Amino acid sequence: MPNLVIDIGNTQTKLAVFNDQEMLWFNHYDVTDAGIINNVIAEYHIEKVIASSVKRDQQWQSQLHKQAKFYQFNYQMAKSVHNHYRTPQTLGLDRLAAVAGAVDLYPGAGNLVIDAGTCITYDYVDAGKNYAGGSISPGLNMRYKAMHNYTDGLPLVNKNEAFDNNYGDDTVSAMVSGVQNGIKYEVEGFVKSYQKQQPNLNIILTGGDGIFLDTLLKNSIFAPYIKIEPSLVLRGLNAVIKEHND
Ligand SMILES: Nc1ncnc2c1ncn2[C@@H]1O[C@H](COP(=O)(O)OP(=O)(O)O)[C@@H](O)[C@H]1O
Ligand SMILES: CC(C)(COP(=O)(O)O)[C@@H](O)C(=O)NCCC(=O)O
Repeated sequence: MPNLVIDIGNTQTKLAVFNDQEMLWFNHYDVTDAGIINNVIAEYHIEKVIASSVKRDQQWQSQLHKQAKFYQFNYQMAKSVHNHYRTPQTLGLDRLAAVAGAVDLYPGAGNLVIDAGTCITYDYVDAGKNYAGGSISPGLNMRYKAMHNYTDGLPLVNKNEAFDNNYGDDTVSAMVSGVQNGIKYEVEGFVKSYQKQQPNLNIILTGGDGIFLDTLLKNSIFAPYIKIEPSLVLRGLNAVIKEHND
């Protein structure tokens, strides 16, 4: 029977129905709506639901109908990952799920997961499934919002076309240059540093801005190593729930 997988990020809630490895249905929402979840559970005759959240508000759970077995993802459930994070209980569950997804899709490889969502996170898991941590930096929109919110003179920019010039020649293009080139150089720097440890590194891009990040990196020397997995967190949660039968 199919399972429902829920990934609640800081910007969007993503839902997917999986039958084994196959994704039967996907959608994303600005809010977490128990009514929508109840409908999906009924329509797809869902057996198990797994939910990962980076938010504290879990109110929506009280309105769930109990037709399916419900699992709240926590750091002890990702048994395929040897988690060496010093504070595993504070590790973002989306980061852990993405690492579980990388291990499931590319076992035996060194994987660098770059999740471009509200924040950009960098998480490396080695070929022996050891995960020791990574980095968190501001996401694409957050960079524009921060410059607007913390200055008097900078407008709110929302530019999602790739900017090919190095330098801007007016306020908006200078901001776009700073944000887009800043992210590009940041990614290239992290990749270079991880490639020293693992020359055949898989670079996996995911998150709402993952495809945009891929366009920013199209001319980079790392392009041949890049894999795009828009649903890596959901796939990781699906791998976890498949193992749970208690
Ligand atoms: N339809 C969309 N709605 C909202 N954000 C979107 C959409 N498509 C792309 N994005 C981009 O994706 C980012 C959110 O990515 P996502 O991985 O869902 O974030 P999170 O996991 O932090 O909620 C937004 O900051 C935005 O830049
Ligand atoms: C770093 C994050 C804010 C990223 O969240 P996202 O951008 O995917 O919404 C989230 O994984 C989180 O709240 N982490 C907790 C701190 C940690 O990972 O150590």
